[in-house]
Amino acid sequence: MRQNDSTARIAHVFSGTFVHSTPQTAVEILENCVLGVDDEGKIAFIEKDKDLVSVSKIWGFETSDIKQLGQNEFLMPGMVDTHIHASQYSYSGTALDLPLLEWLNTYTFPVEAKYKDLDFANDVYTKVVRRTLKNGTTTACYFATIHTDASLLLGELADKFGQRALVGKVCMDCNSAVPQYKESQSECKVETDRFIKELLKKKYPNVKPVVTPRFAPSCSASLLSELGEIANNNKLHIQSHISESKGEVELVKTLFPGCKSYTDVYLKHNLLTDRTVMAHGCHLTDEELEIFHETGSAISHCPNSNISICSGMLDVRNVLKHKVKLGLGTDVAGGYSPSMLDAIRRTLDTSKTLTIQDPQHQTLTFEEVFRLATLGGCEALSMDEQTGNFVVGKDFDALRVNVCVPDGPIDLFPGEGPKVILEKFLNLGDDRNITEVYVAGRQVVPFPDT
Ligand SMILES: O=c1[nH]c(=O)c2nc[nH]c2[nH]1
Ligand SMILES: [Zn+2]
Repeated sequence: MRQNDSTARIAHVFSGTFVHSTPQTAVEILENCVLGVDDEGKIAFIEKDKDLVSVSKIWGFETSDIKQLGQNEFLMPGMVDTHIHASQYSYSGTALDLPLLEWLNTYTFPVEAKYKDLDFANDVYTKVVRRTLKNGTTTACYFATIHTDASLLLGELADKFGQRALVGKVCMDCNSAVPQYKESQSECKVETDRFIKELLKKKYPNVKPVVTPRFAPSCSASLLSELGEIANNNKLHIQSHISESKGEVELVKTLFPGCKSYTDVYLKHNLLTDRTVMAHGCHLTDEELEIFHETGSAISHCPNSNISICSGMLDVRNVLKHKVKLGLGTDVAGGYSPSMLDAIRRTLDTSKTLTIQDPQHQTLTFEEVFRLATLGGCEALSMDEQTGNFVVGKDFDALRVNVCVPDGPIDLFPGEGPKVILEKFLNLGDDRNITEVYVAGRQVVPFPDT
C-alpha cells in the first residue's frame, strides 16, 4: 500500500463498487474497493479488499468520513459529450423535419443570431449547463455562436457550475441563406483572438477555448487557413463538422474543387491535429479515415442527430478498425436529447441497424459503448491523461449511480450482479439514478442551490 507522503489532504473517500474502462478492458468492475480523492481533486489511492481502519490511518482520514456505497450503487467516470451546441438547446426536442442544410437555414441560423442578447444567452446557457451536468456530463465540448461575449458567458457558467468544458466561439464568414448571421473574415479573426485571450485570462481551471470553424461550407478558404494558424500557434483544440450528410459532401466538392476530399479541405488548412475533434463523419471513406489516424484527429459520433435529421449512419466499428479516436456526442439540437445515456443507446441502435443490413457487421457491445462515453470521449478530446477513468493521479470526474432510487425507472431482481446493474442503468436509467456528480473532485450535483 502506498504511503501518504504528499502534503495533499484527503477530501473524499468512497467505499464499494467502482466501474470504469481501461485501454485494455472495456468494463472493469472493482468490487470491495476504497478510493480516496485529495483536496486538489485528484485520485490519491484505490485499494482493494483492504481493512478500512488501516487505510484511514495511512491516508489520514476518519473512517466516519467514508461514503459507503450501497448494494445497488456504484461509482463510474463522468460522461464526456464530445459535441454539443449549447446555443441550440432552446429548441431541442423540436424542428427535426428537415435535412441538414435546410435545417440549418430554417431553424438553426435564425435562433443562433439571437445570442447578441446576453439575457437570452444567460437563460439558455444556464439551463444547458445544469441539464447536462444533472445527466452526468462532466465534460462538454460546446459550440456557442459567433458572438464573443455570449461565448465568454458560456465559459463563465460552465466554470460557475463546475463543468469541465471546451467552449467554441463559432466562426463563419459565408452564409447566403441568413446573411445577418455571419461575420466578415477580419471580424472573425479579431473576435476569435479576443475570445481566446479573454477566456484564457480568466484562468478557469477546467474551461478552455476551442477554435471552431463551423464547417467547410460556412467558411472561406482564407478563414480556414487563419483559424488553422491561430489553433496551431496557441496549441489549442479545434472542432468542426465533417461528412454528416451526402448533400453536404456534394456541396463541399463544388466549393473546394481543388481538394481531393472533404477531409483534404481541413488537412490543407492545417485543421487536422491531435487536438481536433470532427463531428459526424458518416460518409468518410477509408482513405479519409487513414488521414484521421495519421493526424491523430478524432471523430465525435452523434447518432441521435444522424438519425433525427436523416444524415446517415456512422460505422463506428470501421472507425475503430482504422484506430481513429472516437467519442460520443449528443449534438443538441440536431440530436433531441441532452443526455449521454441517450447517446449510448442510439450508438447501440445504430450499430444494430447496421447488423440488420449486413449480418457480417460486428455489433458494438454495451461494454464498448460505455468506454466510448467515458474514456473514449477523453481520448477524443486528448484529455485522457488528465481524466476518464479511475487511475491514481488523474482528476476525479465521477458519477454516483443508484439504480434503486424511490420511484425510479429500474427494477432489480434477485441475483443480478454489478455487470447486469450497469447494463440496466445504461439502457433504462436516467438523471434520477445519478445522485451525485463530481468534477475534478468538486461535488457539483446536487446543485448547491437545491
Ligand atoms: O448537426 C449539425 N449542427 C450544426 O449546427 C451544424 N453546422 C454545420 N453542420 C452542422 N451539423
Ligand atoms: Zn453539430
